[in-house]
Amino acid sequence: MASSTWNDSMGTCSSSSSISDYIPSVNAMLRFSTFFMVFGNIIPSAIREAIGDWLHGLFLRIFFDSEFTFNIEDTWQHFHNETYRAVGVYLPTRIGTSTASLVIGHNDHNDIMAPVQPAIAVGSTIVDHFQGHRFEWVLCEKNENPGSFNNRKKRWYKLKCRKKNREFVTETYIPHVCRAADEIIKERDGLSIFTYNKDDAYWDATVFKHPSTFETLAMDPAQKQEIISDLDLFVQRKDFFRSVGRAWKRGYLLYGPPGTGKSSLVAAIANHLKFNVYDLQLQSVKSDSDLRTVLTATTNRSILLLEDVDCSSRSTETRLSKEEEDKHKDKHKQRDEKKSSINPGVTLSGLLNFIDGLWSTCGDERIIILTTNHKEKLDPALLRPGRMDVHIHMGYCSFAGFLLLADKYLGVKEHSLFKVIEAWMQKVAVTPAEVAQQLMKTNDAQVALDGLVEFCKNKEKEMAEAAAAAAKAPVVTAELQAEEVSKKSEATATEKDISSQSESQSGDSSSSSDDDEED
Ligand SMILES: Nc1ncnc2c1ncn2[C@@H]1O[C@H](COP(=O)(O)OP(=O)(O)OP(=O)(O)O)[C@@H](O)[C@H]1O
Repeated sequence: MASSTWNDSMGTCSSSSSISDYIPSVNAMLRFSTFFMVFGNIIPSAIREAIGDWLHGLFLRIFFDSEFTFNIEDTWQHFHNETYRAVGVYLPTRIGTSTASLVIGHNDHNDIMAPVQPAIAVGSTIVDHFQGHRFEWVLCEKNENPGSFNNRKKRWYKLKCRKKNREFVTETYIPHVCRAADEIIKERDGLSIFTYNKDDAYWDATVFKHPSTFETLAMDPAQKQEIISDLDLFVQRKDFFRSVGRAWKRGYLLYGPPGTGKSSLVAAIANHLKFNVYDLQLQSVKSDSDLRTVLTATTNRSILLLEDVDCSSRSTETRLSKEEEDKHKDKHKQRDEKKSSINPGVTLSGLLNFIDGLWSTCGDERIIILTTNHKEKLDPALLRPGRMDVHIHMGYCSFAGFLLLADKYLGVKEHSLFKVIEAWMQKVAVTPAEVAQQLMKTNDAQVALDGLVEFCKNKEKEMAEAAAAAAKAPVVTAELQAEEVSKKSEATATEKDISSQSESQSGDSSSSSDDDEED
């Protein structure tokens, strides 16, 4: 006797049934197959395919215990699962008649009319045929800790195949899925910028469409060319990095006053290399171990950007005043141990360990960029050779920079006021952002350039007033003098720590774009 019970009209049943139990169903199937063969030619192919899939599943369920299920979860050993990501990229290209629902949308915040993209809906089935085999995928979801505060939803793809195809899946089909996903990602013309969402512990992506390129960037032409060559060399040297046993990564430190184009340079680098950008606010990371998880979840061919690193560093605060030193007395031990805090949760050593340790061993073609307005406030540990390979100083606007901006903003290559402006550029410190702001006020070149001259005059006045105010500085008390002396001795100790700033990609010592420090 059969111990199974029929559950529904599809004929699903528990496994311990004898074949005689299914004879009526088999007869029905044969009758249906005959009907199918006779009317096959007049049934649209989409319906035929759907019926074929259904019959195939039914047949397997009835006669063989032959199904095998692979689960591809969104995390793998506490990190984001790259196979899961590959499946998510690949499957939307395999949507067929067996798929009953789809998710669509886009995250191009610059263009509401951008074409929608398909994604897999939770619970919907996608059937893929590859080299004569049939694979059935379903995206599943469940609450990891129902009822708790942290109710992160766990997702995974369920892949069903014939049991005998298990090896084929791991050795041929999944590599095919990953290869196809890789191709799709490379061919996508758009870049993404990711920001870390600490509530969901996930990188949120949005379309990256920053107009800044090396052509629009006002900076010293030689310095610009040096950076472009460095980047181009970096991406070509996969084999070189492997042969010398170094991680295929490059670190850049951009420093200079606000408005000199540090963020614009990051965008220009991303556009030049076609690398995605991971923009990390260190404040949003809770601890060193969190930092490791967050950073290892970034993908290859990407830029990790940490902006204004000096503002995140508590070691900066501790140098500010004696009072603040006292306030942080209890943290001295930590400082001595080179654990100066980047934020309440992340320590400097946590960041450095990642840059030198884990960072070196995970991922390929990675660029890490730190930006700061105050290089002198950075912990010397961040500046040591081998940490940031290239230090790039972003300075005030040069006349060459102005010429580029005038051309881009006003379309003028020559003008009677250029000589006057050249003189002003040498006299006053104006940032490219300030020049750009003046030039974009109007389309009329004469009015815009007049405005810039006026701006420079005012700036000179401001500078003179500031100098006069500084000259009237209050009398320095003995206490303040002592504090100044102690600060200076600390600064001297710091300078000793900084030897050569740059390191060529070959490992030889060579000059970087560094070191005419002014800010
Ligand atoms: N070197 C430059 N070339 C062209 N445009 C520039 C340059 N520097 C600044 N700008 C203009 O000024 C704006 C602000 O510059 P940006 O944000 O890149 O400066 P920043 O150095 O990163 O400033 P902050 O330190 O305040 O973040 C840019 O959007 C751009 O329009």
